Amino acid sequence: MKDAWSSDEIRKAEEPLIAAGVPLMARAAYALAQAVLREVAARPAGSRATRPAGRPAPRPSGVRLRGSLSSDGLPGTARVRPARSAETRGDVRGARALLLVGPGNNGGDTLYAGAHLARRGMSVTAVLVSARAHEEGLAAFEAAGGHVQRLADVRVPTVVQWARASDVVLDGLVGVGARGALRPPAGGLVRALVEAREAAGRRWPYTVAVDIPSGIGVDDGVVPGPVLTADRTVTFGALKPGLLLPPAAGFAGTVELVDIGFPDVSVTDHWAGAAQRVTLGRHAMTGTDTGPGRVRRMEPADVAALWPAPTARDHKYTRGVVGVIAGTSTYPGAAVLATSGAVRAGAGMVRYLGPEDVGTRVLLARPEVVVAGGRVQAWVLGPGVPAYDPEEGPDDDGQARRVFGALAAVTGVLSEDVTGGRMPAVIDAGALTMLEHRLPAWAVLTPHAGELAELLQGLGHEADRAAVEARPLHWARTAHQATGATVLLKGAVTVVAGPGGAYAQADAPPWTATAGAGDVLAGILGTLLAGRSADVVADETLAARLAAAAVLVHGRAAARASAGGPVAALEIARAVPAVIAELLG
Ligand SMILES: NC(=O)C1=CN([C@@H]2O[C@H](COP(=O)(O)OP(=O)(O)OC[C@H]3O[C@@H](n4cnc5c(N)ncnc54)[C@H](O)[C@@H]3O)[C@@H](O)[C@H]2O)[C@@H](O)CC1
Ligand SMILES: Nc1ncnc2c1ncn2[C@@H]1O[C@H](COP(=O)(O)OP(=O)(O)O)[C@@H](O)[C@H]1O
Ligand SMILES: [K+]
Repeated sequence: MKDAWSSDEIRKAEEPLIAAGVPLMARAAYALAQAVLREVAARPAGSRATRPAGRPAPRPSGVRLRGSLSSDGLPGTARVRPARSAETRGDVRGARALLLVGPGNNGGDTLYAGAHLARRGMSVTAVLVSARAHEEGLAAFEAAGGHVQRLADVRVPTVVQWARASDVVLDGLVGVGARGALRPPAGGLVRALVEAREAAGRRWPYTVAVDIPSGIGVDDGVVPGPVLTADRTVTFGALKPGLLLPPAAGFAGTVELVDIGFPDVSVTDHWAGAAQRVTLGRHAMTGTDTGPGRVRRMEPADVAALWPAPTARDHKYTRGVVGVIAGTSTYPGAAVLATSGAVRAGAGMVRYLGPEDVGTRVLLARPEVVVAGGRVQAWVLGPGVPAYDPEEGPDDDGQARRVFGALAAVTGVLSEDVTGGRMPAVIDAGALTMLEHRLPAWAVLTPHAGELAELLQGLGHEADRAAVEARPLHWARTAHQATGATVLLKGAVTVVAGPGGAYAQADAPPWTATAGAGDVLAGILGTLLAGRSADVVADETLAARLAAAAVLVHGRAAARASAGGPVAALEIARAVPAVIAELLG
């Protein structure tokens, strides 16, 4: 599990360590410098923006150079914690780094890191955007031979030019102390750099964000103004929610977590996308003790621990029966896709309820499906069912009536009549327009941004699709609080909000954005809810975890089916068994 801490939690974790004299900033700066050195050393010398050996570095005009190369000014670097903290080897002499330095400790990290780079022979220029800068950091930087410029003394286009001529740019404008969009002059500088980066394409220098890409919402992942996209973010102590959440996560590049000694974080490792694992300490597998602002990301091992794998004592009914009410004669495909997702995810049995002709098509695709009513342990409601308009009434082969009946069972209103007990449900597409009662957490709403906007508008909120996409976590949480249900908001990064906290899953390739992919997800989640039906009703936090698990499996199945190319929704369902086998193996 990747576990992102809110900025308040970060501060609380730092306080006792700072009081005890633990050199947090020195550790952070050392690890940051190592990340930069690794990257620069790995580049062929010919590709660097270096001058020919032996020639002095051309310096921006007005640069002051003070101190001697031998001075240190960094206490405690020998005790740096990251496991891979051995000095990075390789010749980096003459390579150029440009530091964008803000007024706070984020700028301090950057200046100390710049001192390391300068001592290794790099030509390092720091642009101070504010009249204030971290004093000791600045002194150490200058003592190591770094060049200092104040933004007030130069023109923004000049700084952009320096950036273009650099091998590495370090974004140390703001960290967890950031509030809102970057203000001038930092905002103007970053806007100009963003434009230059877009124009430069691949010729832009390697960009490293210090702790976070400056300008993102640390705790909520919003992007309220200009942000320089990083190739790598080196983050300290713990992940921050903005590094996992959309849309900010898209600016972070590869995220590297550095252990600077927070007591809760027992082991850290470097990770890149979904390729490598991070193990965080006692919060790793607990599931329910998320702090108020925590955001987490499931990993394969977490999903394996949740998956209702059958034992020798099981039979089809103990494994969970999924009831699917999906599709109409006009939109039969969703019924095939949702039932296929459920079957492929390993349901004990899948029942289909709907018009006869659609049932026939379902059977042609999946002869395992039972096209008849009966007991179920979880519902999948709404894929391919049109939105319900109370003024016009249903026009849908009776599917709306069936959905209303099943929803009553989910909320417990008609439980004995309809199915014999409260039960979890996936509520998707058309069923999202049929909600009349407050829902339990074991009801999982699965809207995309447009559908969530409509739901929110129905609840009296002014939110259109663009607003939801700009603040996915906020609106998913709002919908959870307003309806009581667990909310799974689909997208490139899918956000889940429920009583146990929030999850942000980024498992699927962009090819997954194809019609019907969401229907398959609904089926997979239905199987998970059915397999753990009693647990989900007993533990109000479980539905969110199962929802995140379904998203991971769906995303990995999409990646497997895609293999880098286009993917059809039914192929995602087809790839699910192999993904589950791999997770459980
Ligand atoms: N406290 C510590 O001992 C440690 C702090 N660390 C670093 O320190 C950072 C936090 O430092 P600070 O609390 O000093 O805060 P930051 O350096 O993140 O930012 C605060 C400064 O930025 C300005 N600012 C805030 N929002 C702004 C905006 N939208 N536009 C322009 N300027 C804005 C504030 O006025 C303030 O001067 C972390 O992100 C991390 O990089 C690390 O060195 C680890 C140890
Ligand atoms: N850019 C993207 N990258 C990865 N996955 C995406 C992207 N956009 C959408 N998805 C995923 O594709 C699926 C689309 O579902 P949905 O919008 O409900 O389509 P449908 O209703 O046609 O099935 C969801 O699982 C969503 O998370
Ligand atoms: K930063």
